[in-house]
Amino acid sequence: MADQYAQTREDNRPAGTPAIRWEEPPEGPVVVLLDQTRLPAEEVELVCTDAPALVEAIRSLAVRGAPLLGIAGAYGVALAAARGFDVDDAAAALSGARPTAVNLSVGVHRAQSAYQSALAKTGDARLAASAALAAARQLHQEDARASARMAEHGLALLDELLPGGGHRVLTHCNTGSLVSGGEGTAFAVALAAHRAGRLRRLWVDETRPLLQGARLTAYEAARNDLAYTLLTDNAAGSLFAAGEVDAVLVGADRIAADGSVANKVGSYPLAVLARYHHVPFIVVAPVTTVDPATPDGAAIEVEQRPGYEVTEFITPQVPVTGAGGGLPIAPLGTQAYNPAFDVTPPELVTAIVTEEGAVSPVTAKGLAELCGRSRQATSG
Ligand SMILES: CSC[C@H]1O[C@H](OP(=O)(O)O)[C@H](O)[C@@H]1O
Repeated sequence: MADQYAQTREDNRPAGTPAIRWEEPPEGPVVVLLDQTRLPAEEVELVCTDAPALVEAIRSLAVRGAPLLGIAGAYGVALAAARGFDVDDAAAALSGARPTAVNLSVGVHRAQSAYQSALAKTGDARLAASAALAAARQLHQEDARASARMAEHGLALLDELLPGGGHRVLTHCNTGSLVSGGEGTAFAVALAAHRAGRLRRLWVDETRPLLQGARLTAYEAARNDLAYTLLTDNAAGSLFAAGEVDAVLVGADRIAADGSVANKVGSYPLAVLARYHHVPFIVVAPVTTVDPATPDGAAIEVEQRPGYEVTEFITPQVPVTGAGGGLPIAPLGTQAYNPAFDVTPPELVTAIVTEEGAVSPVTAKGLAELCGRSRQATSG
């Protein structure tokens, strides 16, 4: 498997560098990914030469975050087509790499359908490969535009809910440019508040066990000069109790038709705390994260990840002897419960913000109307 990682190279990543890009060097097309497992200590790029390499990168969270998974899945299909591999096999492998973020299968399907319809029309595999790449690029651009519009709608909602500015926002996991074709989802709202001079504090949950908050959100907050403070996940309750949180902003990996929200594990307890302390709990996600085919929260498949992510402290800078290559922090043989996500019921969600606007309260009807506008527009 390691062979498919053609090479990695050190980079100091200028602001605005995308977390994923397509390149066409003389030796053949590649998908270049910023390896998020190496951040924040190292900015290392992975050069993927085929779909198995992308599947591995998705499974290891080298590339992660619902919208970016969709973009990566689409580029993976385009890569298979461009290099003459079986497109349907690649699509199946990419879609199955992680189960919860619906964006992944949406992105794969977009590129695969483009390939199949172009092949049926022209009989030319090269033209079909170009169609798959065009679909991936279109999804990438759409997501960048969606990110900007979510930031606008999200900031307007914060200002409406919290008159007087100086928002103190708590966020969980990582939802910035590392999960997006643009500046992200929930983090993009915090960034917009910062640029408007209305972000007083960004409270950053470290987000055990893979520390997307401590490693990635802190990295993005620092790069954007936000006033941020890192906290352990179990310290969030005391912040609410101290009246230090004005709003919670989180992303989503899948939103069911009834408005149930699957997001990084630890999001549901934040929603309960927010409700108890009368703090808005706002979910920010593109329409591609809303899945009308999933009726409710119980129907969402929550990814269960390896126990060693809990029983070991894993960082590539300290390769140690644990099963996961980390530093064992629990006795050998300790069993661990490690769901990657949890599900928040719609009644605990103050609002869902997409590129089409906000829905509050969260109802199946309101969500369908909000998403319908966008789906009509993209279906033409
Ligand atoms: C807005 S997508 C970001 C979303 O994805 C994260 O999960 P993971 O790091 O496992 O890909 C987390 O749920 C974030 O909210």
